[in-house]
Amino acid sequence: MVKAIIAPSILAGDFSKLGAEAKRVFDAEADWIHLDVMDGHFVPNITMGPPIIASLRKSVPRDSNAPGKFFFDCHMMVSRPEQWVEPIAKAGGDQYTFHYEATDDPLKLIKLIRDNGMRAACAIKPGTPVEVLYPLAQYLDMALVMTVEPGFGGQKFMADMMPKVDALRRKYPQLDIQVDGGLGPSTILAAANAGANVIVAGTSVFKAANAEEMIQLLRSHVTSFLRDNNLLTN
Ligand SMILES: O=C(CO)[C@@H](O)[C@H](O)COP(=O)(O)O
Ligand SMILES: [Fe+2]
Repeated sequence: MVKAIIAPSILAGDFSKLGAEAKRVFDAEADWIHLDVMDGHFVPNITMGPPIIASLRKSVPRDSNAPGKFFFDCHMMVSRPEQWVEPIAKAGGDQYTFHYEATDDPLKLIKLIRDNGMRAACAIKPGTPVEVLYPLAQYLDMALVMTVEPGFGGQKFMADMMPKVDALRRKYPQLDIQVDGGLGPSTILAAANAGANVIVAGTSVFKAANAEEMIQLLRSHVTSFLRDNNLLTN
């Protein structure tokens, strides 16, 4: 099932009040919240880990009447991603995105993630060719094409990553395809028209004067592309 999913990255939020920031964007109709976990080793920055995610989950508890609401999309920019699967699941993660570059056995890792009750996703850095995802795609819930070098928010969108998104969309019409880094009003059209349906937006949503309008704008471009190409399911 492919639909537009807008996932604000809380990295651009106010870390002194993460719970309130998550609620603010969910109230503004964000579909997911994107949690950037960085270990200071795979990337040159340190952000948050399982204890913070567990606290955040207490602020926005799962709703048993509405499965999938308050979805935690965990982008794991870590070395040895295998070691964090169980802690992230226990902390309340709904999806675990590992980096292809960080593991020797992506298929085993996908199984571990699924066995821990989460959706499994694989990310590729800008220098990694899209072809590495082809043998994994049938086992993945989502592929993430990075549109910046991972490590920091607020960077410039790399439009030259769009051929990767386009290639994935042509081969896998039903796969969730995420783009992450530099997405906002001036770049959403390129991403949507290449076939991305899951949009991470940190700075553009959290720093917007009106987060709800920004989320709607991002969503409208994705939905138009999916509809025009008969890819939309609901
Ligand atoms: O994973 C990352 C950066 O490594 C991203 O999720 C960024 O945090 C997105 O922030 P913006 O570029 O949208 O401000
Ligand atoms: Fe991210």
